[in-house]
Amino acid sequence: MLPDQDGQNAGGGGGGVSEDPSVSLFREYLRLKTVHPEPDYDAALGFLGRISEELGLPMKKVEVCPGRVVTILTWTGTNPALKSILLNSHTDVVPVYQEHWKYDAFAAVKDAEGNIYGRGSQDMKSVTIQYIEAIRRLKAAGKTFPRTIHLMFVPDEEVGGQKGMEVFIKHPEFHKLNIGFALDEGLANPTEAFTVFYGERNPWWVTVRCPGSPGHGSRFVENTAAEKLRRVINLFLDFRERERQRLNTSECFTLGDVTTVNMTMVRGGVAYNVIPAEMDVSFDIRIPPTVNLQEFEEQIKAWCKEAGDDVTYEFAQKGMNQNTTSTEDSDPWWRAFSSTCKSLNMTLKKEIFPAATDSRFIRAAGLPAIGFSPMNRTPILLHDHNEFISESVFLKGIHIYETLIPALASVPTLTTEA
Ligand SMILES: CSCC[C@H](NC(C)=O)C(=O)O
Ligand SMILES: [Zn+2]
Ligand SMILES: [Zn+2]
Repeated sequence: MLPDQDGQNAGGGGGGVSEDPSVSLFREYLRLKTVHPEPDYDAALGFLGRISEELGLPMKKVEVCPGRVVTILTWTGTNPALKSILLNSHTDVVPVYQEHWKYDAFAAVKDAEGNIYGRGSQDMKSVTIQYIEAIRRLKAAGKTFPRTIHLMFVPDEEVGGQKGMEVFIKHPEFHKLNIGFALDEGLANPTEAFTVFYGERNPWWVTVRCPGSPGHGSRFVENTAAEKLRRVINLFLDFRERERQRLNTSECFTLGDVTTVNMTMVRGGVAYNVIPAEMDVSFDIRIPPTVNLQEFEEQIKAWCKEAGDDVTYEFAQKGMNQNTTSTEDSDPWWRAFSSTCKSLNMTLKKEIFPAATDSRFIRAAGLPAIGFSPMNRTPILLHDHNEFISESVFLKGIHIYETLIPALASVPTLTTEA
C-alpha cells in the first residue's frame, strides 16, 4: 500500500477506513514549518487560534521578544483560587537532513504500518495535540475540575529558550497563571515502560583558551598553544572515559546519572607554517543534579592550571539550578500522577533528563515539573532522521492524558492553599 499523504482516508493498514480526526489534526500540525532557523511561528499562532475557538477556551498571547509569542489557552476550574495545572509544549522543531529521510519531513506521511513520519512527531508536536485532544474530549463529556488548566505553547525551546520560556517565567503574566504543577516533554521508551523525568542535568558549555608562544612552523618552539591544548583535551577526555566506565559498569545508572563531556569545537591557527598564538577548545558538559557544582568548577580550574601557563576558561552556558521534582508518595502531585498511571497498568521508569528542556526554567522557579511524553514501544528518535510515532501509540497517549489531567486538576486543596 502507498503511504498516505493527504490524511483524508488514511492507509495505516486499513485502506478506506476514515482517519481519526485527532490523527488528522496531528498530521496537519506536523506540516507547519516551525523549523529552525526561521520557524513559521505565524502558522502555529493561526493554528492555535483555531483550536482556541474549537475548544471554546480563551487564548492569551504574550510577545516575550520581537516575533516570539507565548500562547496560553485556559480552562478555568470550579475553584480558580487553587493552584493551576500547566500543560506545556514548545512549537518549534529542529532542522532536518532531508536527504536522509524516507519521506518529506514536513509531509506527515503515514505508512502502511500506521507510522507517522515528520519532524516533531516525537519532539513534541504529538504531545501538543494529545493535550488538545484530551481536553476536547473532557469538555465534550461535560467534565469540570476544581483546578484551572493552562495549555501553554512556547517558542524557541530548541535554541535554548532564551527568547521563550526563560523570559516568560519572569513575566508578570506567568505569575498570574498561579501554577502548582507542570507537565512538559520527556522521551520515548522502546520497551513496554514509560519514562518520566523528575530533573535534568545542568548544561555547561565551556571554552578553554590556550595561549602560547608563536613562531616558525619549522622549529621546536617551547610552550606552544598546541601543547597546552593537548593537555586540556587529555584531562577533559580522561574524565569523560571514567564517567563512561561508571555508566557502563553500574546497572542502575542511566545517562542522566553521570557527567558527560564532549569536545565539540576546536579553533586556532592561521597558516601551515605559523605556530599559533592561541588555540581554543570547547566542551559540552552535562552534570547530574547530585554533583557539587562548586567542586566541579574547581576541577576545571585545576585542569586548566595543570595544562600550562595562562590557560583560562569561560562559559557560554552554565546551568546552576539543581532543583528536582518530588517523586515521593507523600507528594500529592506525584501521587496523583503515579497512581493514575498505575490504574492504567503503565510501568514508569523515573530518570534524570540527559539534556535540557524548558522544564529547567519551571523547576528553577520552584515549581514541580514532570517530563513525560507518553510513547512506549517507540525508538528514541528526537532530533534524528526519520522521526516517527505510530498512530496507535499516539492515540493511546490521548487516552492517558484524558485520565491524567482530571486526576491532576482534582488534587485536593493543599495545606499551603487552605
Ligand atoms: C542548553 S540549551 C539547549 C537545549 C537542548 N535541548 C534539547 C532537548 O536538545 C540541549 O540540551 O542541548
Ligand atoms: Zn523538545
Ligand atoms: Zn528537541
